[in-house]
Amino acid sequence: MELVASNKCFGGEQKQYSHTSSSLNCDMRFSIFLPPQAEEGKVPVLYWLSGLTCTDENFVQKAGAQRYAAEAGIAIVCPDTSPRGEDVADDAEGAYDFGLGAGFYVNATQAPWNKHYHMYDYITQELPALINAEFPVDVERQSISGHSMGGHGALTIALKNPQQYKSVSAFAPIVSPINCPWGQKALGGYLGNNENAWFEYDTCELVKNAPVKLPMLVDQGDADQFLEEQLQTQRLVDACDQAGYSAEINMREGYDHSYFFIASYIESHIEFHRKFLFS
Ligand SMILES: N[C@@H](CCC(=O)N[C@@H](CS)C(=O)NCC(=O)O)C(=O)O
Repeated sequence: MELVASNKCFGGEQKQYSHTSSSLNCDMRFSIFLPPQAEEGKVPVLYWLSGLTCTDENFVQKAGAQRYAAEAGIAIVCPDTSPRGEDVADDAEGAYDFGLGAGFYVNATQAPWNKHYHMYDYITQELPALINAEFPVDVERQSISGHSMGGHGALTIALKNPQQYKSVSAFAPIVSPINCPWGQKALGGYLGNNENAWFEYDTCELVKNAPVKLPMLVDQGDADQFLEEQLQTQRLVDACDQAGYSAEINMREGYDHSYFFIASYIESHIEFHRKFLFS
């Protein structure tokens, strides 16, 4: 692991590292915010998964989360959104919604994607093992959040691994990739035509059979340009109603899909996770 950048921030440290990932078979970068409390002992940790086109840096630079994480005493880990490097396959037309910057947090089974695109294993196993070994974080106290494609990642990963997380939240998540163009392109490409495999990565399908109903918070802007075609939040409201899953799902008037929306509500998401990470 190599330190790329380090900046003091709200009494803590915002750091960026590179390392060689065995699950992704390439070099990766991630960012970590360590609150001031990490100097005294182990702190709980929030994983943040970003959306299409992002790297580990978008959230770090635009969400304004450090002030609240420093106050709460929570570390925040931001991974990249796909494997990276010259030999990593990308969308044939270089589209923003598939390939580089668009790993969708799945384990690809189809060539050529299955050589590097194992973001699910990276986020659920390899990265937490590295973080737990190298930083003063408490393995027993992890939560997960994300935006858009990363909201899909956070929700599916938490629903599939409820023992690993205390709580889950999302901003403007893709709630049912099997039912929207972004999701159908990604799942079809990474997993092939076997739609049973797609169900494993669909939040609305996973909610139906959730063995444990982890605390869940979702915020969605009603002026989000992707709401109707891609995000379809009402599907999650309906799936939760049918499953008796009491998630908090808020429609926020006038907010769009951008980091201005995330910055406006990040404090409430950190407060939500704080309750469960410190209970
Ligand atoms: N049409 C947009 C779609 C991508 C997009 O909106 N990405 C969101 C996540 S789904 C984002 O966070 N972008 C980076 C940023 O705003 O910093 C583009 O071409 O960049």
